[in-house]
Amino acid sequence: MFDKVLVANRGEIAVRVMRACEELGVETVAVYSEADKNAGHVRYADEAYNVGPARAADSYLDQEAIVDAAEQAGADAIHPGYGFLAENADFAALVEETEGVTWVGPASESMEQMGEKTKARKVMQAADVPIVPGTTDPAESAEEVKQFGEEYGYPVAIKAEGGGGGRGMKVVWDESEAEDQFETAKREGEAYFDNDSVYLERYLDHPRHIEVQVIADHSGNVRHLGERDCSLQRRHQKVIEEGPSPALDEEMAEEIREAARQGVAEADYRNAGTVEFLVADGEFFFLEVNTRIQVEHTVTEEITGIDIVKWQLRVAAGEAFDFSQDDVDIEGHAMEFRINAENAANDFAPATGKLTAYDPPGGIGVRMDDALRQGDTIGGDYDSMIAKLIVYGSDREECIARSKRALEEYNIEGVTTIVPFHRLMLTDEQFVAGTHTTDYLDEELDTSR
Ligand SMILES: Nc1ncc2cc(-c3cccc4ccccc34)c(N3CC[C@@H](N)C3)nc2n1
Ligand SMILES: [Ca+2]
Repeated sequence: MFDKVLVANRGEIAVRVMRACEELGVETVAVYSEADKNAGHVRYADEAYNVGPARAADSYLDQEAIVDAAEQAGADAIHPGYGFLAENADFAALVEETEGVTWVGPASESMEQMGEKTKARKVMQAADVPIVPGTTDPAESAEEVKQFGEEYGYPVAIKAEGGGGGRGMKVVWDESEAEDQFETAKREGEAYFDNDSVYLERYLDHPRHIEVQVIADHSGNVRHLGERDCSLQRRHQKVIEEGPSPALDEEMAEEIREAARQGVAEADYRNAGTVEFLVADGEFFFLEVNTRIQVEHTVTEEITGIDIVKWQLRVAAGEAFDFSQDDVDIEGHAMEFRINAENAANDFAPATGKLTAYDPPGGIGVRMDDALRQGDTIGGDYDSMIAKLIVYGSDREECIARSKRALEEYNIEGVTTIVPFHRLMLTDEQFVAGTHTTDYLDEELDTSR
């Protein structure tokens, strides 16, 4: 096991990783920007290094500054968290090439491979994992889009090879839109992802978004840790995640979990990852692989009792799993509420302020992942998510009741958050029934649509 780990992140995920380190007897190093010099993750760490000014590009994204801090501190590993450099294959390669510092994540080649969506689709196809019907090579012309539309029918999704998350997708509703949308998709691909390559997929209407947590050690053992349902999204931003999925019966859940495990085994993948699927009309289709720990990994930890971050560290240090796939038990139900400093009444506009009161909930089945205390200032330099409330219940009904109680107890003053929105969601008929799809919130909220 490592002696000292540098966490190249901030906020709740930095504290989350440091907690895993503490439990493993590993010393922790924080990096911080000027704006974060009094931040919670700096307070928590054994030592801290300033890596630059507030702007993320000059601090948390400054690869050399972070590696320098690791070398100054004598850290023998770097954990990237999520966001920032977590899926940057170049940074992973820089750390791999840095003597004496281990990258806590997949090999940079795997990150490269899964970052190119058509390569990821080819790997999954080779493992007999159903992929969204479409091409596994780039489309070269609008003519191809039209032929695809003829063969598969409309709507057609044109996707950026380097895209993913909420970005890089154009929908062609009929042939007349093919030319414009193809040109736009290529132009935006070049602009946003420095890669103008695009591929085609049949656009699935009103899908659910279900993802499977996987982790692989360096001895070829691959485990799935069950699925998470992330269908409640707003403009491609997840709002509430849960597990297991209320939309899958036991049989389909087993199938999708096994498919993810097979796909990752085929890819010679190591460390933690998430295999994303779309589910529509009783079928599931591979979408993409995320080569990082995700915000919502906590849901899986609560229903399996497995500390995923600790296993990331153990795997990176060369340890093999001490549990089999059969040892992975999924018990009960968990939900994660993203606590964003946003004003839901004002189109979720980001909010800033000083926490004049901060009283998080507690009690049985309630987990708070944050790096906050009363008196902290919430600025606008970074992502609006300031905390995560994760609730566990013996079933989905108890989880919802307990979530209502926890959200009632949660008192935050001095900055506007979406806690009131979460309280409302727990009384929403579709959400409570678990029948919502990924379009639900956008259709509900953007009545202008
Ligand atoms: N062929 C096909 N059909 C329907 C799709 C619908 C979406 C989608 C669209 C809007 C919100 C979403 C939320 C979660 C998951 C997917 C979506 C989608 N996404 C959104 C971003 C990226 N992760 C892929 N791809 C799709 N692909
Ligand atoms: Ca190295």
